Amino acid sequence: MGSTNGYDALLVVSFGGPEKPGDVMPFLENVVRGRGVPRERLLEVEAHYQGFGGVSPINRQCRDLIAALDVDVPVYWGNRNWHPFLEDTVRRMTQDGVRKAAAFVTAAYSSYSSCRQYLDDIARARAAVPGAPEIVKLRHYYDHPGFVAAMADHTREALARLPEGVRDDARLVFTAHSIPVSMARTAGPTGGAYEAQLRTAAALVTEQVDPGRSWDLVWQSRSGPPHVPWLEPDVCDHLEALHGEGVPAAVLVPVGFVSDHMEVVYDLDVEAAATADKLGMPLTRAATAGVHPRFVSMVRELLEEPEPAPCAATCCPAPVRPARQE
Ligand SMILES: CC1=C(CCC(=O)O)c2cc3nc(cc4[nH]c(cc5[nH]c(cc1n2)c(C)c5CCC(=O)O)c(CCC(=O)O)c4C)C(CCC(=O)O)=C3C
Ligand SMILES: [Fe+2]
Repeated sequence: MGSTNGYDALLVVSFGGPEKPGDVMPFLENVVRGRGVPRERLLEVEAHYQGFGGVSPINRQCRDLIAALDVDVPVYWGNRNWHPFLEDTVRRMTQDGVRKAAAFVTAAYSSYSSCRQYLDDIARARAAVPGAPEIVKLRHYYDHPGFVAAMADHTREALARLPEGVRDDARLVFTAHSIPVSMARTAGPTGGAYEAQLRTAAALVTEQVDPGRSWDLVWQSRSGPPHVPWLEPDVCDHLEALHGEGVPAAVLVPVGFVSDHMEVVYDLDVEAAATADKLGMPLTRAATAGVHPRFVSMVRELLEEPEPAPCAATCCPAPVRPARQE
């Protein structure tokens, strides 16, 4: 077995998604177990998945990324919510004699949902498998030049797809998954890291695309019960506001996601596109980082960095969920 920087394997850790109609409800039950997501919201999201034949784009994206990776160690893949489940993968790694793996998580930012929950998933999988390898989560990469270059290229392409007459005044609208305001407050070592990191990434991308161009950061894919505050404004409301201010066009840049997910292909490409259509506002969407060559080479670069310091135990704490039932 080869080795890079003391790692004898790379483990890609992702969210997971359904691959056929019958997978959708069991997948959704895994996602929301004990999390107080209302039934109506779940059925709505189920319809989004079924509208795409019960197939989420996320697994294909993981397979494509893994196929594109150029690393000197064997690559494994395990998910939080659907096959291949992390625990099954950790069992296979153990059988294969892996001693110390680096984990590349397909989420770039700090928050409970995008960082701590993956650390917990890894810890739970290791605890279930006697002799499991050490697993070191690679650092956050939202500001890595590889991620930024990929998003900048894709943003330029999306700008070029706008009609020429509105291109110069088009707004860059960066989007990320909304999270509860309480989760945003406690994200990272001192709080607020999710939003701060997203703003950093958006500024870095804009700097490469067209320094000085106006940009905004807004939110999408709100979940949870209606009385719990989540980050706002929602992308569709924001497009209406921009239109009202006379902004002639916009480019959506899903900087909060590293590949196409249902949130991107439905919430942006269907819902936000319909809003823009209704407004008569030209709108294009930048591709996600996906298998952009600079994003792919970033993974190798992360693997070759000195081993990152682990997150403090107090970083990105689990939300307190009063209505929790398990
Ligand atoms: C920050 C964040 C990311 C980005 C970081 C990362 O990538 O991990 C992310 C990614 C994703 N979220 C996904 C899917 C879902 N998220 C849900 C619900 C929730 N997301 C939350 C946050 C995030 N989610 C939160 C706070 C909830 C409320 C429930 C809870 O507190 O946990 C629900 C329940 C139904 C609903 O939407 O209400 C679904 C189905 C998929 C798969 C998509 C596909 O299949 O292509 C992906 C990649
Ligand atoms: Fe989510």
